[in-house]
Amino acid sequence: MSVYNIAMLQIDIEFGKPEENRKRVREQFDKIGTLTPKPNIVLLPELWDTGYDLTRLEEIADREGEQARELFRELAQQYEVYIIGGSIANRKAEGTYNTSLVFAPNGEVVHEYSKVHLFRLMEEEKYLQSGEAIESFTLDEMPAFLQICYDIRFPESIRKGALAGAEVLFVVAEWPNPRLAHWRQLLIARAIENQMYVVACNRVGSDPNNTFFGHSLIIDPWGEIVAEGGEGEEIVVGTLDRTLVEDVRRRIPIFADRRASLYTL
Ligand SMILES: O=C(O)CCC(=O)C(=O)O
Repeated sequence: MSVYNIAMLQIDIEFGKPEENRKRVREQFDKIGTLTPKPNIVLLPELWDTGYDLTRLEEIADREGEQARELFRELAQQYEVYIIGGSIANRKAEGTYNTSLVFAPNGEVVHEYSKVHLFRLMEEEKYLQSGEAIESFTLDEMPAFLQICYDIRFPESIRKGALAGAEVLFVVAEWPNPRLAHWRQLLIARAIENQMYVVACNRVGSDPNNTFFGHSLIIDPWGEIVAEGGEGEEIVVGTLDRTLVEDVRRRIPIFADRRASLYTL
């Protein structure tokens, strides 16, 4: 398949109320069922189950992600979509991870990634364990890569995905004010420098410490904006066409022209 229809759930999140947030996600999927064209891929934002209620994680985090696994297994099958399941507070014996799970339409998990760069401005390093691996994956037949929020400030990480052949970077985020310019410019740069689609879902609303501006984005491999959300709750939709990745990589062959031996750190 070369063309994929994407829908991003740019939602608000109830602070520290996973049950309510799961209910909200179910309601949003009712709307997914009414969209034309029918989406192939649905994205959610970062920590959509607990928000940044990090001091209560022992009480509210999802043990081994079981609740999220059950919810997305069912929704992926019901709506026959791939789900990039934002990220959840994933409680394990050694601590809690900020983990993203990707589901195929048959309900199986095809990728799992725990955020490796913990964001000090939101005290993640005090309450979360960092992941230790960054791998690319295949969605349907499309080579893909996934990062969580702060990760997009580390171009080396995303280059690893591009060198493994990724044609799309999925980003799930709770990126707050006042750094809208950073969000947009970093995402556009990642798309241009890696000649890949960037599909990035951010939340809206506020929590006790931050306000969030939405502006979920689909950016093509030439750096053009395909779709951009506003600052309120909405489903942001757009199309990804893999043939454009091939075209752009042929027009400016940066992967052939790289001189990695001169600057690989
Ligand atoms: O890097 C930033 O400015 C925002 C990062 C962030 O909010 C996060 O990683 O949760």
